[in-house]
Amino acid sequence: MNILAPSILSADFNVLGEQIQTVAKAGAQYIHVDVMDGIFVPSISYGMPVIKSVRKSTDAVFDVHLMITEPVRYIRDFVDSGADIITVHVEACKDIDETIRDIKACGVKAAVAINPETPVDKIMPYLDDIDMALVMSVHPGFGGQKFIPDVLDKVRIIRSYYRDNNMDKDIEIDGGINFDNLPEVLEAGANVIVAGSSVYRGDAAANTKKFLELMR
Ligand SMILES: O=C(CO)[C@@H](O)[C@H](O)COP(=O)(O)O
Repeated sequence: MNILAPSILSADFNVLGEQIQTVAKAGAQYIHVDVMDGIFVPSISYGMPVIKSVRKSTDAVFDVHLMITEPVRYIRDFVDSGADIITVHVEACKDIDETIRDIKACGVKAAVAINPETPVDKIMPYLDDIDMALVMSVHPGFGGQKFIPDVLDKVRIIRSYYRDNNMDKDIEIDGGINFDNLPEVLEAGANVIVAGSSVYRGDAAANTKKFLELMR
């Protein structure tokens, strides 16, 4: 199943709850929440109190993407704030196995992300254990960047691995996705589409519906 995950990083924070409701009512299944610590990535975004507050605005799945160093320190806090899926970066964890175990022990889905410059081999050992692989298609840290098409090879390799092993798992792609590059992204095998600026720039409800239409 194809899933749209609008990234709130590009939303209007002054009316964040309403912005989330707009895309959820238009059919977005996930709400993508980018947490940045200013260390793993150059920028700082928002954390637990904001997530806890906007959690009340919708029943949609909260897909929390932790761009933070050693996220294992905060798994329980993000689950208590309302995360349904927690993604950690392969580049940010000393012990990925332990981090995945901790996420699952909290009763939520576990995902692992890789940055554009990280070789796909770094995520392969964890594919069996995780619920979703996230392939970054921009350098993490900011919304509105240009899509890096080379990362589609990683999506193809991961999708082949899942197909060859009869695993119907999710592959999420994040960064620079728009109406023009969406077809090649789906064709490569990604099925969870994160889109920030392409959703929230202009009419968020109409953009959400257009994405979902193209993803059918
Ligand atoms: O994690 C990130 C950026 O670090 C992304 O989730 C972006 O927020 C997606 O926004 P667009 O590239 O679609 O504007």
